[in-house]
Amino acid sequence: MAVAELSTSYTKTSTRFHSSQLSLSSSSSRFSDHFRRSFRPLPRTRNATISCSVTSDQVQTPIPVQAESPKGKSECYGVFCLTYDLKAEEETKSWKKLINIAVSGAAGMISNHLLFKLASGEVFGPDQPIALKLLGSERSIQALEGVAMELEDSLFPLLREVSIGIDPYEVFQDAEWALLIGAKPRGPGMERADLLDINGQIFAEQGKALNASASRNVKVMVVGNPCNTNALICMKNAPNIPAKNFHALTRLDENRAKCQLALKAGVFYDQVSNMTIWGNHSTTQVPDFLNARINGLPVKEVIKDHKWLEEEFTEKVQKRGGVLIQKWGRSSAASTAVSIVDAIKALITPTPEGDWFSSGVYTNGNPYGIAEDIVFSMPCRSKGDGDYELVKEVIFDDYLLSRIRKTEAELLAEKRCVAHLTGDGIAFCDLPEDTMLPGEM
Ligand SMILES: NC(=O)C1=CN([C@@H]2O[C@H](COP(=O)(O)OP(=O)(O)OC[C@H]3O[C@@H](n4cnc5c(N)ncnc54)[C@H](OP(=O)(O)O)[C@@H]3O)[C@@H](O)[C@H]2O)C=CC1
Ligand SMILES: O=C([O-])CC(=O)C(=O)O
Repeated sequence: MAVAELSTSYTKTSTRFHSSQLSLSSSSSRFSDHFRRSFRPLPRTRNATISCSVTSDQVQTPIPVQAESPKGKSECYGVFCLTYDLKAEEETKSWKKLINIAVSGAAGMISNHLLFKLASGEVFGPDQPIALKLLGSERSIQALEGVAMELEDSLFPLLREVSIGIDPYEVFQDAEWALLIGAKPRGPGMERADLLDINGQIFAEQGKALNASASRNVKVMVVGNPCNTNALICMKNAPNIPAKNFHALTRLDENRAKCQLALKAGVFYDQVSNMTIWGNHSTTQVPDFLNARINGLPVKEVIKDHKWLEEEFTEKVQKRGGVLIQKWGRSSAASTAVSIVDAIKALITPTPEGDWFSSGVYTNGNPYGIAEDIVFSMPCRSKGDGDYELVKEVIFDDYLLSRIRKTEAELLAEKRCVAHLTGDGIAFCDLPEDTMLPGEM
């Protein structure tokens, strides 16, 4: 069947990039580069793959064959339409089993940094092949093709498969990680209640899709704002996935807090540990300087200016995103991507002895007396198995408790506001006046 003929029935709803089901049978990765470059991208085809056998000293002409796409609706694109006869090569024998990583908002700014970190091996390691499953929308599908083309041109050996689509049920199929970044930004004059509703609808749908299609143990990292409540909505719509698997990203706030403490103390930031962000990823978040440490010592013993800690430090961290937007005219995409990497690594590597990390997690039997049934940032530790435990040995004082109560009240109000999306009855929106994202000022 002629490739040109097939290309006419191409649809954009789901395009699967079979880069490297291509596990190349050559004996060197340099050969794989040569091989990929030896073929011009083919026209888009429908339900067709090109297969060929390759040896290290011989490259055969690809033979188009009719092949059932693995998921029925998937489409291949360009060079990724080539399927190779894969004989395990020496180098790939030690590679782990491929993992599926789904990313929403994949044509957005944060993803533009994150995807290349994922594909390079920086996140999951140099022996971990990955498949990227990119979720976009009608409005972004062209851009998403552009993203996929850049991934092609980067020749990442560990990137074995890329697919793009606009249907979350399809894109989330078998996902073991779901990085949910896409969300509508709050526009001028838009009420926060409206934002909660619009983005809540997105996360309710994506929760249902994860429930239906993803791996039963998928780890879900919600980045799109308001991320705590979006994570709660997503989780409530995915009853078959453990609630413990849902995270709202507060690692950026943790990193920002560490940076400010290091700056004040005049130490390098790797000397700051045990940094908890409590509560909401908003301007009520609580960067906890009571339990944090600098060079192993309590922060308050190193930084004697306690007024600075309570006032300037706290506000600086809470509003860092907004100051950055004012300076640059856009939000912090690069450092957010870095913090997503940190947040994933925190779950897949054992937490250093005595330390912990922050993540927005479901309050189900928490030891701190925080209201149950919300997604609240708290101190966590991991054995490196993708799971986490809450840290017990933290102390509280009146200042910390009063701040925690404020961010807790905000999250409870947000929850009431989205009751129609969590199955908790009729929504009632009484958000505190000053409720703001870190980027809003
Ligand atoms: N938790 C955290 O620490 C941080 C969170 N964020 C949040 O991350 C999210 C993404 O940020 P960023 O990548 O910079 O944003 P971008 O605007 O670059 O990308 C956002 C993506 O969201 C998708 N989207 C979904 N629904 C809509 C909609 N109704 N209107 C417009 N776009 C929509 C779009 O993709 P598509 O069309 O494909 O759906 C778009 O590409 C934001 O919600 C932001 O507030 C940002 C920084 C830190
Ligand atoms: O408000 C935003 O979109 C940006 C944000 O979350 C942050 O910088 O922390």
